[in-house]
Parts: sequence; structure tokens; C-alpha cells
Amino acid sequence: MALVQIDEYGPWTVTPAPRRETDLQSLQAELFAELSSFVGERDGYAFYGRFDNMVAVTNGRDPESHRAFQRRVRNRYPVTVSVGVGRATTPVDALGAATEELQAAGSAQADDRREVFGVAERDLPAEARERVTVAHFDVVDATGSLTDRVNAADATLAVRRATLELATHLREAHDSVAHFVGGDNVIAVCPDLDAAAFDEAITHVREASDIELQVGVGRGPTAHAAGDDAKEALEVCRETGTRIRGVDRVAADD
Ligand SMILES: Nc1nc2c(ncn2[C@@H]2O[C@H](COP(=O)(O)OP(=O)(O)OP(=O)(O)O)[C@@H](O)[C@H]2O)c(=O)[nH]1
Repeated sequence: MALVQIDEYGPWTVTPAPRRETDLQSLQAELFAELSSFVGERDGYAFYGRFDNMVAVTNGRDPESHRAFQRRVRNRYPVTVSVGVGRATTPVDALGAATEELQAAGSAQADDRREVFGVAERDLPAEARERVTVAHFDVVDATGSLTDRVNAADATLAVRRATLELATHLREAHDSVAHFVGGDNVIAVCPDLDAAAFDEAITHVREASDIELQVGVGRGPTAHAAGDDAKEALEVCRETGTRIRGVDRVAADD
């Protein structure tokens, strides 16, 4: 997992005076698009997170390759980014290791902390296989039940509430990292979970938010490989009405 953090961004947004909000949002969106393209070209996944702190899943890539993204930002934008890369047996631990690399180098708002780059491992067995499991969640019939039916403000709140319930549950119960990725989709990077774990997560969201999710699961050497399998499994959910698909194939991959 990689954490991409804009250096001293808070102070920058108000220097020499508070900058126009739409200029900040355009910069943040363009930086995320840059990150998504950069990691996508290398079969990774990117999540916009809080925009000033973005997350990437870059299994299968040499950690040093993230320095090229720092160079790209330096050459094309008015800000710079620090990058921490973490490797561990769970996504939360990997992101924690990446986070600590940046925190150890100083505050995100330190005026003398620029383009930190750090790589860390946490409790990684010597023979660990570079595998990643992706679970692609989707609200069942979001178009019919929300988009075409309710006030857009309420549709957004319903999907965001379900996302928060899912992401919190997966983080607390399974050291997974989940992000809203648009529409009614949430993508989670998980350890190797069984079908019962995903069923428990979907049940939790239904009971907490009255939103019905379906999920396709995939695993592979890169986020894209795992995510593509997860999307195919999700298509089977849509076609057959099943809620969980792909876990058995993932388990067989062991
Ligand atoms: N990021 C991302 N967004 C997607 C993907 N597929 C669909 N979306 C988003 O999800 C929205 C709803 O699309 P669907 O999930 O196909 O619509 P639905 O009504 O939920 O239909 P079913 O999922 O078949 O029940 C779209 O408008 C997109 O914004 C995907 O693979 N990735």
C-alpha cells in the first residue's frame, strides 16, 4: 500500500490568502487523476481518500518506482508529495507501515518536509507471495431504488452511509481498506477472507443502513488482476441474483 501525501498543503491553501475553492478542488481532482493514471499504467489501483492523503495499491511494483510519481508531480504541479510505501500481510498493516514512514519524517504541514520517500515492511514472512485480494461491492439496483427514485441528496447519503458502515466493519473485523469509487461502488482490499466474512459484512450493512450490497471477489499478483476478476464475479452476481461471487475461486488459488 502507498500513502501519497501533499506536502504542507494546509498552509498552501491559504497562502498568500485563502485560495478559490474550485481551484483547490480542480487541483485535487487533477492530482488524483495523475495518480490513478500512474498506478493504472502499472496495474495498480488508486483511491482519492481525503485528496490531500491518497492511497494506492501497487503490488507487483518495485517500491522505488513511486519516486517517478513524485518527479511527475514536482514537474507539473505547484505542490510536491511525500510517499510512504508499506508491505504487510494485511492492507491495514501495510497502510500503517506506509503512514509511519511519513509521520516519522515530520508533520504533513512542516515547512521543511518535502518529498519524503520511505519504504517499510511489517511482520512479512520471508516466503510471502505478492498477492492481493480485491472485493468490489455494489448496491443492488441503485439505479431503480435510488438514482431514478429519490432526491439526489438522499441517494448520495444512502450510498455514503452504506459505504461508511461497510468500510468501518471491514477495517475493524478484517484489517481491510475500503474506498467509495463512484456511483454505488465500493472497492475493498482485503486479506484472504472466506464467504462467511463477506456475508457477515453485507448483513451488517443491510441491518445498519437498509442498503443491499452484492460483491465480486478476485485475487491476483496486482490490484488490476484481482480487481478485474472481482468485476467479472460481480457481473455474475448481477446475472444470477447471488450476493457473493468469486470467493471459492480465490480460495482455490491457494
Ligand atoms: N468506479 C466504478 N464505478 C462503477 C462501476 N460500475 C458501475 N459504476 C458506477 O455505479 C453506477 C451504477 O451502475 P450499476 O451498478 O451498473 O447500476 P445498478 O442500478 O446498481 O445496477 P446493478 O448493479 O446491476 O444492480 C454507475 O452509474 C457508475 O457510476 C465500476 O466498475 N467502477
